[in-house]
Amino acid sequence: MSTLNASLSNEQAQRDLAEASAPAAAPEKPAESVIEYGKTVGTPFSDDPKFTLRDVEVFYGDTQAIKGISLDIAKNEVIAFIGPSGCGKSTFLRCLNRMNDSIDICRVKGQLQLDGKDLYDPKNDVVELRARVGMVFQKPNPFPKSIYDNVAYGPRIHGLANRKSELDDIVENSLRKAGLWDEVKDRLDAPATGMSGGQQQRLCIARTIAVSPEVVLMDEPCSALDPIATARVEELIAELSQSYTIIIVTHSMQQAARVSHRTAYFHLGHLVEVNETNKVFTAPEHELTESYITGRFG
Ligand SMILES: Nc1ncnc2c1ncn2[C@@H]1O[C@H](COP(=O)(O)OP(=O)(O)OP(=O)(O)O)[C@@H](O)[C@H]1O
Repeated sequence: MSTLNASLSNEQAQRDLAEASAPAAAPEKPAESVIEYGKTVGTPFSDDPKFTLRDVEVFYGDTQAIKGISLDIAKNEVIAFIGPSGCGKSTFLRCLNRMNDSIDICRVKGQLQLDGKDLYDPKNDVVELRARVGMVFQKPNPFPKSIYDNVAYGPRIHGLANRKSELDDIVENSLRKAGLWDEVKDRLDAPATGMSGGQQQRLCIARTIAVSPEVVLMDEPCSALDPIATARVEELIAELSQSYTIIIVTHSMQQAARVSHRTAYFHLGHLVEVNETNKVFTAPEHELTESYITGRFG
């Protein structure tokens, strides 16, 4: 396993270096001239959607960050959101568990459904929604508590365990699923902040899955991790995809190619293309996708 990790990391380090040093020439035409508002090429829809998203627009004050996006996200798929900085990936991701609600100037319009029900129904309990649609952030953010209490926190507030033994089982299972149990089983009472960055991120994943979510949103979950910890989290995404719908924002095209079934390419707030990941990286349909993946901008 460690040899595999090391070679994955090496390969990734070399690719990231090549990506970083690729020439960044401007695209030939202004991007807006080749984007049609509300139109996405490829396969944005699904017969078995978990999320049904139609004509979604997001505004920060008067500035429109998301421009008429329609997309289905299928049950148990891993979909990657890619695109240049500031194109709206995180904004769109945060619509899916209403994290944008906490930003005063942010307004979300359009139809957003989870299992056919309106996500933005004012009657919805947002705390309950965020247990169903969990989130892992860019920077590992464990609570200043013990390893055990970090994982037990969600199940406690959602009343998922009646007895200490039930809570112990949830904590152990979540840490096992996050691939962390063997590393921490003898120090569950130690502070989480004493773990390595990669362990902290896997702890945050364990904390998210401890409340049995249906969907896990990941916003650049590996950007603060070294290549070995990144490879470990990517292996974990592959394992978790058996049970959860996973939506991952990433700046690494190699990561999108390694972990996702479909890839969605965003540009200036538009969703330009969605296709099978392999197609996006070998035969993209839209000229902007092609420019981005060949390093002409981004
Ligand atoms: N809290 C906010 N208030 C005002 N504008 C915001 C806020 N968050 C994001 N924006 C703006 O919305 C647009 C989309 O930003 P967003 O962070 O969603 O893009 P992104 O594709 O995730 O970028 P990056 O890859 O750099 O993280 C940008 O123009 C950004 O400046």
